[in-house]
Amino acid sequence: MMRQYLRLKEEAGSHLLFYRMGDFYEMFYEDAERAARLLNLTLTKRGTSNGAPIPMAGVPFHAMEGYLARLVALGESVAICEQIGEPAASKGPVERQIVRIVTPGTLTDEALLPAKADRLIAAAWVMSQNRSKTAGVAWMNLANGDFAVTSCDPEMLDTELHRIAPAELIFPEQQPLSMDDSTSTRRMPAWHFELDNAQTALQSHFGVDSMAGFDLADQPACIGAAGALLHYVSRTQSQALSHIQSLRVERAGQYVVLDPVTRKNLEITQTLSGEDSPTLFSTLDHCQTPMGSRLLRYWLHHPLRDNTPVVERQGIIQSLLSPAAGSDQFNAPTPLYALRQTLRKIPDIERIATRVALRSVRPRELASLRDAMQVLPALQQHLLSSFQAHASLSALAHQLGLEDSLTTLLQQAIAAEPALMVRDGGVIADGFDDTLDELRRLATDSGEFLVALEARERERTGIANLRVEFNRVHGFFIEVSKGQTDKVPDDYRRRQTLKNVERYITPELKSWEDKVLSAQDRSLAREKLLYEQLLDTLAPHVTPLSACAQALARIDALAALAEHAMANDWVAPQLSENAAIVIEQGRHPVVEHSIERFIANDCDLGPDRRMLLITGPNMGGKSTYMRQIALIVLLARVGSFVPAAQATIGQVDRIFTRIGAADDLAGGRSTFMMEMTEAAAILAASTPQSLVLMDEIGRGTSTYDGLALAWAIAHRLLTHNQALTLFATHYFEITRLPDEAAGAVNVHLAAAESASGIVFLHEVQPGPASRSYGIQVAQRAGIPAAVIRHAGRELARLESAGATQPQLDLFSPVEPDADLAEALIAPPPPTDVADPVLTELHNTLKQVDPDTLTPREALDLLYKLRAQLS
Ligand SMILES: Nc1ncnc2c1ncn2[C@@H]1O[C@H](COP(=O)(O)OP(=O)(O)OP(=O)(O)O)[C@@H](O)[C@H]1O
Repeated sequence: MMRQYLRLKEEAGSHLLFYRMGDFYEMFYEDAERAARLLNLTLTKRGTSNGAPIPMAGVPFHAMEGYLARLVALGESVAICEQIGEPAASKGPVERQIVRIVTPGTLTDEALLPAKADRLIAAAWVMSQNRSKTAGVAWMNLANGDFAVTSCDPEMLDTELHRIAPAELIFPEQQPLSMDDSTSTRRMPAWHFELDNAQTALQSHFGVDSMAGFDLADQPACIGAAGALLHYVSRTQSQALSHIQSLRVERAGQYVVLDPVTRKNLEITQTLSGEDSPTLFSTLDHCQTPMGSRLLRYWLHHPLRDNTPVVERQGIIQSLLSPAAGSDQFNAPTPLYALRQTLRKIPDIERIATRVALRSVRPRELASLRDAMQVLPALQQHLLSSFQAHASLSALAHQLGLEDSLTTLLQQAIAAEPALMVRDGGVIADGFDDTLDELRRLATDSGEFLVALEARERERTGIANLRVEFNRVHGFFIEVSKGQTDKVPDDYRRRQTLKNVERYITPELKSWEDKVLSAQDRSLAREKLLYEQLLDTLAPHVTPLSACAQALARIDALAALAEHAMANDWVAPQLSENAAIVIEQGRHPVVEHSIERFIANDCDLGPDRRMLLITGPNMGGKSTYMRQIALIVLLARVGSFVPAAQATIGQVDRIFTRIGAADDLAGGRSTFMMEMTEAAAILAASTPQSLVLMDEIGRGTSTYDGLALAWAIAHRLLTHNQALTLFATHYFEITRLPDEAAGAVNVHLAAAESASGIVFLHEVQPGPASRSYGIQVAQRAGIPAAVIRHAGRELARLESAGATQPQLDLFSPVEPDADLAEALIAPPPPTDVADPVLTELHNTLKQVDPDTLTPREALDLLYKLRAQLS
């Protein structure tokens, strides 16, 4: 057996091998040790190898899915090896085979997949050609059959991989590549990626002689990545990947580019602290089906550059919000409400279709598909008649039409409430197959026979309370109470002895039992066969089912956006071809829900107003304002309505953000280094069509260095890159930029001081802020009063020493002057030491640290000073 195990383990390579033995999947050697550690299993031993015991750990087969889910979540892959041969028929170990490999990126089981997110697998290959390098990326969503490729500059590979966000990434040995921990990586021999091999793999899968029809002629890097990916994924599945029917080519420039930092900063699907909510996605996800949620998540990460598809989505949302003329608008439910209620009844048809293709669909999934198909015609009718007509909405409605024969087949074939697994029986409906019906009757209709047998045996033996019974463990038996056993005839064979009764079997009962049990076995086998045949019949329906699922996902995602727009007073933005962002009364789509009174603000960026220099107190709302503009732009490019009274959003090629500061300790970069790396990327790549968010650049270093850098970066963005820029800063000096370069405008977040402290108005007003309020904000944050007083005195000293305006370092001339620097470190002005009384007072005071005095000590000191004067 161990020889067989080692052969299979070699085949499994670095994947953990689940080796089926009876009711367990066992692991041996390092696999056992690794799995025991990861899954907290007991490590036992079985036999020895070279005198040393062989470590073993196992999981029960019925609990396999739970363990698999845990391993996959930890980035592990598992090769599952089943017994293929009949144990009774085989000499030596039963024949076994690896039937599939479960890896983080190739999941299709319902239990292992997250409902509202896709699990993709990708392959990346950087190819050198004619002295230049191109990166090819291919990715596949095995759960819905999507297979796509794109190519990019190797410098953009990281950004592209973050956009695609695969759960698993394969790449050639020797190619350097780093991904964050959420992606499990696997290296493959480089020859898998080589053009000839890759092309052969693709051509044989798609059954074509050349790749000409795939628009990939000029993209060898894409072919390499796609071929290697297909090869890898095919190996993991026991079935042909028949649902992977095409290869989509994504061309650069289709989407608004969001680099990894920006995706993070905008909290699209994950908060900065790594939570799932509150994010843009969690706020908007009113989808009723998992398919809709997944599509919405995808859309939010893929804002579109071309206006046409964006306008189309907007149009459908508008139509969903506009009941058809003649429909009753005053009585609830609205057509949108009714639509969403119906969508709620639809299961995950997208994944069911895939599992039909992979022949792993469960009976209950087919039952839920059958039930959904009865709802679809009414849903289609509702879409066509209850909303204002829109060509694209009608097209989606028509995509929902499935053949009646499919509905009829499922209705006739699948039991009303089928068992979980085919092996349990009770899956195929009565009346679907005569043979099965007959076997079932034989297996279950033993009632009459048993009643007759009982009567006969009572008569024959004279035992009045003799009973014929059945239980799952012992099968059929005749039960006689202990006091009557002397009347039992010779042909009774004892089956079981209990405290008060004996149980027997007779030849007649035994042959009945054999017949019934064999009927049960045969009926189960028949069901299995019928189920397999049903899967064959369903195979041609996979493509229309997938198309129907795609339409449902779109309808659901757009209905969710419509619902959110209606409930929160969002409007359809105008889309223009120019680079411009004009927003009236804009709000932050997520923060507006967490604040009772969110203050709306305008934004006007365009060819003549390329940069807003945003000043204002800490906590004034600068970051919120900048993020809300970026999110409104993103929503507009996704096709959603936006949180504003009115908005015009033009062409945007990229959104960049340089917000906040976090050390990249793992990457070995300090806060300041991170800040500058991000700024360098922005200066290198932003264009007049880019939206750039810069929050407090330069604050990670000394005041003058920071100020100088911030000034130069802002100047460069304005005059060279000409990007549409939101530049928040605490360096008030930078508010002079509009005097030097056209296109920059000052705005500030207003605050007012009241008797009880600072009041944030959160209102964006023209012009620069007049002061910083840092100490007031610190006071509100709970800094001890003594420290605040101390800071106040320091501030007054600095101001009087260095400048006529407040916050001298910020309002000082651009050229940092020596006096100012001296003032920052100068000691207090000397006192008049000629007067001995004053000298004594001076000395006493010098020793005092007011911040450490209690009120009582301070009072005592005051008396002492008075006394010294008199
Ligand atoms: N428009 C608004 N209406 C109401 N409350 C707001 C608004 N904008 C921001 N806030 C509130 O003010 C808080 C601070 O906002 P934000 O972090 O944007 O300030 P900031 O000026 O960037 O501060 P800092 O300079 O310290 O980073 C937010 O947590 C939010 O609660």
